[in-house]
Amino acid sequence: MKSHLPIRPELREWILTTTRAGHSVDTVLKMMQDTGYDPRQSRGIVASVLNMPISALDAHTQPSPPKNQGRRTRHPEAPQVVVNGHTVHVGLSMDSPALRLLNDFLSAEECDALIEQARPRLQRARTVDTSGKQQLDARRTSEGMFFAINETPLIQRIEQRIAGMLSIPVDHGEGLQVLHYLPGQQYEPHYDWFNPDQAGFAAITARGGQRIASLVMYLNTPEAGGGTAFPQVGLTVTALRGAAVYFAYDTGDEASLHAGLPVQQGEKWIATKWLRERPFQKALR
Ligand SMILES: O=C(O)CCC(=O)C(=O)O
Ligand SMILES: [Fe+2]
Repeated sequence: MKSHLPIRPELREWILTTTRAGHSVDTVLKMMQDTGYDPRQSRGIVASVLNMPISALDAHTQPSPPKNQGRRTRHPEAPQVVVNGHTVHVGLSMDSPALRLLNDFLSAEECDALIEQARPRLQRARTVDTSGKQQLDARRTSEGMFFAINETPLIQRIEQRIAGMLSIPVDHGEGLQVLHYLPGQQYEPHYDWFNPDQAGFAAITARGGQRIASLVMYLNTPEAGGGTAFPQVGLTVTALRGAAVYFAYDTGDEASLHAGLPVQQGEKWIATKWLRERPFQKALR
């Protein structure tokens, strides 16, 4: 079906720039649907602007998930993703677990500013217990703090970058957490998703549903140690300032087991963003 509606020049320009920047047709269609375009109409428009038959477009389009299913992140595609003028390089892609190594996710200035904004507010890091309450945990010996969503212009910029890169609204994110590890401190192997068989699962997921993906951003480069290990697949990601590791687990993938390895020398600073399948934040818009 051809679109009979005139296509606004700004929309035409946006479709061309977005696809030239490396985003897939599927992503463009999803973004249009998110801003209110009817799926059939947007397919007609995109096919016309890119001068391709609608049938060719079908090959790029994944079926939309059933309505009651929560949202999933879009895995960044190599070689790079451009979000709000910032280029993120995809340095490694893995299928199981779904994982991407993202170089240049944060600039050196952004890393330093995040550390300075977090430093005065650090407290011993906590984990979530079975009733949904935060608790001290011997498995996690670092110090940490949470930023509120949108708390500062810097936090807002980073949250928008994450949302754009992963094609998920900002309100699906938990507040950005900053963690600080000293020599000997670590985060023992764990899953970021919540176990449905665990008592308290309903309480933990009452708001926002299950976690679906994590982004761990490295704010400095420890002198030795401190990488993020994925023991099921024998992978260790080096903690390098400005880089990030993204991994998705679609409400529970055992291959996503991971650990913050002990820092051997120097210190380690990270910022973590956990994403939920449903909106976790209230009154964001
Ligand atoms: O410290 C790390 O490298 C991993 C951190 C982590 O697993 C988390 O914050 O959930
Ligand atoms: Fe984790």
